[in-house]
Amino acid sequence: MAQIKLSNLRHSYSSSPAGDADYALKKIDLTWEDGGAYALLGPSGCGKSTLLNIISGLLIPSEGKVLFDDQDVTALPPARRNIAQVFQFPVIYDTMTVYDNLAFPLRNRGRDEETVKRRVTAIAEMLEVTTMLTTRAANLSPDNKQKISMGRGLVREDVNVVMFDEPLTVIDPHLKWKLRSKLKELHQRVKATMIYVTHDQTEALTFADQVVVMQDGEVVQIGTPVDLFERPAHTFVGHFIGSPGMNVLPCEVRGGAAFFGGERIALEGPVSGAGDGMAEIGIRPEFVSVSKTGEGIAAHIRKVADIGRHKVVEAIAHDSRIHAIMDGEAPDAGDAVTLEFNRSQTRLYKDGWLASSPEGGAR
Ligand SMILES: Nc1ncnc2c1ncn2[C@@H]1O[C@H](COP(=O)(O)OP(=O)(O)OP(=O)(O)O)[C@@H](O)[C@H]1O
Repeated sequence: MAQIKLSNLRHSYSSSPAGDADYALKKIDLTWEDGGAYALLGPSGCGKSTLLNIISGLLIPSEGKVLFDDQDVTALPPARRNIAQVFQFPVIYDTMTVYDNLAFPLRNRGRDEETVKRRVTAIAEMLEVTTMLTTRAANLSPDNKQKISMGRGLVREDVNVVMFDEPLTVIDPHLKWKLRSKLKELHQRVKATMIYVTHDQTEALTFADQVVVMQDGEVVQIGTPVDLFERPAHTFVGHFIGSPGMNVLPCEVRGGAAFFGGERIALEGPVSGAGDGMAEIGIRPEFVSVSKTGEGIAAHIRKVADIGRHKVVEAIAHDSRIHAIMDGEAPDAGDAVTLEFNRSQTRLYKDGWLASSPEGGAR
């Protein structure tokens, strides 16, 4: 396994890029530590596949370098990078048994049959497919086929990185959670550097210790699932992660204080990155309290959705929509209410970027 470093990377599919808009990857500096479980998360078109193809060697970046353990591999073809990839659709040989499918990447590299047996047995046990080893792959269900495909990616001990590209796309929704948690468990046992590419926040947050969030060819935040939830560095991350995402409300900053519809809103701490002028307040629905009698911002309820464990309330205040998540009894549509924001979770954003610090010290 290896540390993978992307240094000053840019990529344009155009032969004569004029400006930033012509770059699928704008400027990426990123280190994937040896043995880490990473997710690369972002909406369609943000550049995830481009980045993956640069790591695997299918694409040579327009600018910058790819380093595996400090060795420059930017110009090396895929076959010389020693990478395992698991794709959206299972890549297995239908006519072979499960055992032979799992053995294939090892035999292909001339491993002796004793090693093949040891690795195949271990991986089959981890994936809970031992009873299927003599079954022909053609007879497997789609999720078992994808499991074997994953096993083929994990069976070699000498790869630099295992990359998963939306591996659960073809899996039935009710089986997805099983494979998701299986993958996490596999990482803990195999300890390989793994990069999991997805546009699905649940998959990313379940699998990864560190999530790299991309938007429009740039990395907007790298952090643990908790970091991304608690302290989004950009309003995009706040929106993209969470259900519903973070509320982003227009505000005016005057003398270090934030005003929403003319009302002063207490922020987590000092404003660190914005002068006077228009900015945005970010507050997650989990930290908005709704009350019929309390203090706070006057609002009215537009909708209440019961989503099982809790209710999602949609309120309108100063012409802005604000979501709140509530347990227990919720008001009804049309009710007049007041909203309070948990101060320590109320952040300021300027031009999309976090511009407030917690009380008692910047983070
Ligand atoms: N071969 C190509 N030629 C020209 N432009 C491309 C090519 N491949 C991708 N792009 C463009 O580069 C940008 C990034 O695309 P990319 O496929 O890397 O995003 P993605 O995040 O992987 O999206 P998806 O999840 O839909 O695969 C997009 O604007 C896309 O249109």
